[in-house]
Amino acid sequence: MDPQLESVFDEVLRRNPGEAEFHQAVREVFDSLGPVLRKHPQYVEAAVLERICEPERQIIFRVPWVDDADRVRINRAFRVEFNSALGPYKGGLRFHPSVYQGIIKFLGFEQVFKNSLTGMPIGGAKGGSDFDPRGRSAGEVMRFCQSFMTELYRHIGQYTDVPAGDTGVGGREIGYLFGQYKRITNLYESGVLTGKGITWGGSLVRTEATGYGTVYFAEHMLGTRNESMHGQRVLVSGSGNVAIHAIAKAQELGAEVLTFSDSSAYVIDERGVDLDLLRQIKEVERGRAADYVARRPEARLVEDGRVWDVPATVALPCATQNEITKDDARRMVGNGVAVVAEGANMPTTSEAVALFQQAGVLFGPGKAANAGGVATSALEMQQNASRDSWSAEYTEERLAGIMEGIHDRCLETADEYGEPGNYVLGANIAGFTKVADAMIALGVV
Ligand SMILES: NC(=O)C1=CN([C@@H]2O[C@H](COP(=O)(O)OP(=O)(O)OC[C@H]3O[C@@H](n4cnc5c(N)ncnc54)[C@H](O)[C@@H]3O)[C@@H](O)[C@H]2O)C=CC1
Ligand SMILES: O=C(O)CCC(=O)C(=O)O
Repeated sequence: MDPQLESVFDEVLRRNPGEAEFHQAVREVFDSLGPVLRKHPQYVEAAVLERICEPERQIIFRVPWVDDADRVRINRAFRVEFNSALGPYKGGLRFHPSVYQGIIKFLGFEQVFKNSLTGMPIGGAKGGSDFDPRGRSAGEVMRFCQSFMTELYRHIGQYTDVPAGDTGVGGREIGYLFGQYKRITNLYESGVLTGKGITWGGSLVRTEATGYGTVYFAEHMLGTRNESMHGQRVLVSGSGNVAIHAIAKAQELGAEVLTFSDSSAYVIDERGVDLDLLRQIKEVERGRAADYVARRPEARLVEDGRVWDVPATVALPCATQNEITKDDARRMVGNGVAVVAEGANMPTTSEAVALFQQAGVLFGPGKAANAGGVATSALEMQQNASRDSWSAEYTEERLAGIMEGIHDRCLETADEYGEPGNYVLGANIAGFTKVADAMIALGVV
């Protein structure tokens, strides 16, 4: 790392102890920025690096709620409003027991650059809670969401901060959150949350957008080698919102999707994942991977292995952070993986990214490859602002155009900085410079 960046990074470590994921996300961006600082000394003079690593505002609050057995429960919740140079804070909410400040800060930091890459006027934020929705009744989830919003409402707004979903927060939870916001404020402020239902201010294609966008991005990556998704053997991890829609789009483009996973196991289905069955189990029954195999005996459940062991040509990690380790990456390269596009946020460890790049694997980082979700959230905000509702065809066309733009911007920037084909460098520099220029223009604020 460049010495100037190193000293700012040391300060990040000192000020944010114990937040390993946040450190990792900052290091990955800083590793790309050396040549930018040499070309643009104004970023150093204006202390942009120091400022960009320090969230503008961090909110931590208690969420008390009552479970079905009448027991009082307490969770901790966060909203990290990281950077608003380009627009109102924007980013999802994650409900998962692993959530703590370091996870939300890593996600918020990534979101700043991702949102910048989309070309839309949105700043970066993230929030969530250590609430575990697994095994909770719909009533419990609703009471939790209502209590969560009873504090969050005072910090958000269509011109301030616009949350959305992420792991553990889908359409059902956004509904409960929006209902409580509306009740407390007496405002039908559609633009305060995205990922809403279609009949109450949501956008067509938002649910599908992250997974679809990731596959569009992979298709463009393959295009640089005169290939396409058609006929590729594809590994997908996860079986949530992003994974399901990545599988759908990959299959639509003629790929063979061989796997999916959840935190209990992975499934290999050599005949191609049966998407209708998967959706029934995950979206309707909220079941586990084993339930799929029970109804599709030709598929195999693997409880003690890695989804990345399966020979394939394209990998779409869509579950969670750091799910591809260096050992996984080595096996994937050996097994023929030539393209990796991250549907999840930071699913690949830094060592694994380096290994892929050294091996000539095309590697699309999440802040570029999965930006279709938040980009379509920004399209939802546009529709809300104009009280309009667009067709699925038009919205998907916009999404496809945005993904192509992000892909091309990454490659052009990588070329400009002398590292052709390096999507990581291209995404980091293109995302950073736009935010940095806006921060300088806005003065020391
Ligand atoms: N929902 C969205 O629009 C966006 C989501 N993302 C990222 O995509 C990833 C997945 O998010 P969603 O699909 O929305 O969440 P989700 O809650 O719908 O699904 C998460 C999936 O990951 C699986 N999972 C979690 N931990 C796992 C583990 N240790 N091993 C295997 N599987 C595991 C869960 O079983 C579930 O299938 C996250 O990293 C999220 O930050 C990124 C951009 C936008
Ligand atoms: O749609 C949004 O605002 C948030 C999406 C998100 O959380 C992400 O891109 O990781």
